[in-house]
Parts: sequence; C-alpha cells; structure tokens
Amino acid sequence: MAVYTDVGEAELIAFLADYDLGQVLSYKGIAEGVENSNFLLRTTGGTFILTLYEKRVAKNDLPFFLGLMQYLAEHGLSCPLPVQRRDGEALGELAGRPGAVFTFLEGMGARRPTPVHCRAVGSAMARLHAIGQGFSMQRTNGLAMEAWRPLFASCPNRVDEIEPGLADEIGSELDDLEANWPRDLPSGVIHADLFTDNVFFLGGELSGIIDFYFACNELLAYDIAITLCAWCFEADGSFNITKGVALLKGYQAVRPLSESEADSLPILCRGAAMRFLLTRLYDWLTVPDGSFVVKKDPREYLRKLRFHRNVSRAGEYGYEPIGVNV
Ligand SMILES: Nc1ncnc2c1ncn2[C@@H]1O[C@H](COP(=O)(O)OP(=O)(O)OP(=O)(O)O)[C@@H](O)[C@H]1O
Ligand SMILES: N[C@@H](CCO)C(=O)O
Repeated sequence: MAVYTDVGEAELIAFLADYDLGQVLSYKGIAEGVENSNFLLRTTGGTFILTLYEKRVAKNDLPFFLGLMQYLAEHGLSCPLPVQRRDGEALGELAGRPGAVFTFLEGMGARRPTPVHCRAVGSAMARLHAIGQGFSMQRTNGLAMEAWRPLFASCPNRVDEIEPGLADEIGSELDDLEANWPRDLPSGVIHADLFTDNVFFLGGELSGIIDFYFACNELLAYDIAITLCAWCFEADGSFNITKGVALLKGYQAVRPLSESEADSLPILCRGAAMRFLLTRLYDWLTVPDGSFVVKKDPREYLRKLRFHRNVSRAGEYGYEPIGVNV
C-alpha cells in the first residue's frame, strides 16, 4: 500500500483549515502508485485527492508540476486541478512532507487497452502538447538521453544477473543512441509517463490524465514513442499495429507529425524503451525485496528495445502521412 507518510486526523484538520473545503468526513490511503503518498479525501465540500510528495519528487519541481496541471485544466484538458488555499498557494506542508489537494477525477485506467482507447490517448496527448505550447514555465527532462549512461553506471554491477551479456548490450545501445539521437524536432511540454494507469476512462470515454510528475520540456514525438511503448504491445511481447495505427491517427488528427518526426520515430522508440529499461533495472537491483516500492520487470522493456532495434521506418508502427486514408 503506497502510503509512506501517515497523517493523523488532528494534523489533517489543521492542514485543511487553510482551505475552503468544509469539514473532513473521511480520508484513506490509496494503494495504487509508488512514488508518493495519496489519500482519498472526503469533506462536506466534495471528494478530493491529497498527495504528500515523497523523496523521489524534487521539491523545487513542484511549482512546475502544479502550475502545469492548473494551466492544462484551465485550458480544457481533463486532469487534476490543484485546490488553492485561502492564501492563493497550492502547495503546503503536512506531516513533514510537501502536500497538495487536487480535484478528484472519475474513471479508471484501461486494464486491457483497445484500439479505441489508443486513439483516445493519442488525441488527448496531442491536445496536451498543443495546450502546453502556451505554458511559460520550463523544466528540463531529468531522464533525457544524456542521463541514461550515468543512470546505467549507477546500477550495481549485477546487470548480467538479469540476462548474460545484458551490460554489453546496453552499453552498445547507448553508444548508438548517443551518436544518432535527433535534436532539431518540434518540442514543448510532454507528460513523459502516459502509461495505462495514468489515463482514466469512464463509460468508454477518456475522462482524465493524472501523474504529471515526469512532465518536462522535450521532443514532442518522444512522448508519442513512450506512449506507443506503453499502449501498443501485447502481453506476449508482440507489437499490435492496429493499436499503433489508432494511437497515431488520434494524435495526427490534432497535430500532424512532420516528416522528420516520423523518420525519427524508430530511434525515439528505442530511447523510450531504454529509459524505462534503465529506471526499472535500477529499482530491480537496488530496492530491497519486501519494500513498498513495486518493482516493475525491466525485461519487459528489454524486449521492447530489441523490437524497436529492428524497426527501420515509422510505417511499421502504423504511421501514415496525413492525407493518406486518414
Ligand atoms: N486526481 C485524481 N482523481 C482520482 N484518482 C486519483 C487522482 N490522482 C491520483 N489518483 C489515484 O491515486 C493513484 C496513485 O496516483 P499516482 O499515479 O499519481 O501516484 P504516484 O505514486 O504519484 O505515481 P506512480 O503511479 O508513478 O507511482 C492513481 O492510480 C489513482 O487511483
Ligand atoms: N510508468 C513507469 C514507472 C514510473 O511511473 C514504468 O512503468 O516503468
């Protein structure tokens, strides 16, 4: 149960005294999620999410995250809206942790994504990118390509326990990514973690996007690569091109890709797979068994990386230039 910091009733009531949310009716820890402590909060003013930020979210990044969610929500994207205190601030402190209160989004993540889900997430991602162009705050991607080799170097020297030869394979893949990473592509604010658990659906319709704690300024097509990786592979490791077609059509209906973005999709997908392989590998090798942190299998992203290495053109993901049978 991902509640690392417990909250007593008296300290919660004192914290909420700075808000116009009415009286506390109930609050309880939420099991899902591993980065932060989240509580379902019910007051006479409604239902909310209380988030206490734990150590893996840098405190000085919080104004960007909260400001971005507020900006996106105010410009029509369905995402958590930070609730402001009477002093106009959205960030407070509770139980020794930075804390914030958000509006509650109805819906749940798609456990078995369909092409319809994929098209909806493609469209919502493109709208996020379009709205984000007007957001003035900046945040560098802390897990950009330049961070991957240092992250790999920080992994314990047991990588080959996952699979013999894996350390050499990652090393040579990093050489290739560093030598060929695209630079001059359209960029802006991206979500950077659009996995199925962070996109809610209600009655078949996309009802909201949560968990903006990896959001940053990056290549827009890199967000597409992350999302293709997270939504379009089947449990047997195969790439479902029907889902890829749907996701890319949903995206391009809002923002068509440039030719150079399309040409860069294969290497961007390799980079996306490498990023999640490395963060999962680091947790897998450093987080003690039995800890709260749910360790996700790095081999899932090793298989995706190997798939992408064999892709030579965007059409293999289902990409079609706009104007061709849209
Ligand atoms: N605004 C919201 N409305 C409804 N439910 C929410 C909201 N924000 C968070 N949740 C619930 O809390 C859970 C955890 O949220 P979140 O994914 O942001 O946690 P985290 O620990 O920060 O992230 P991660 O999933 O990266 O570990 C979500 O899966 C969802 O069930
Ligand atoms: N979505 C990431 C975890 C960070 O949120 C993963 O599945 O590896």
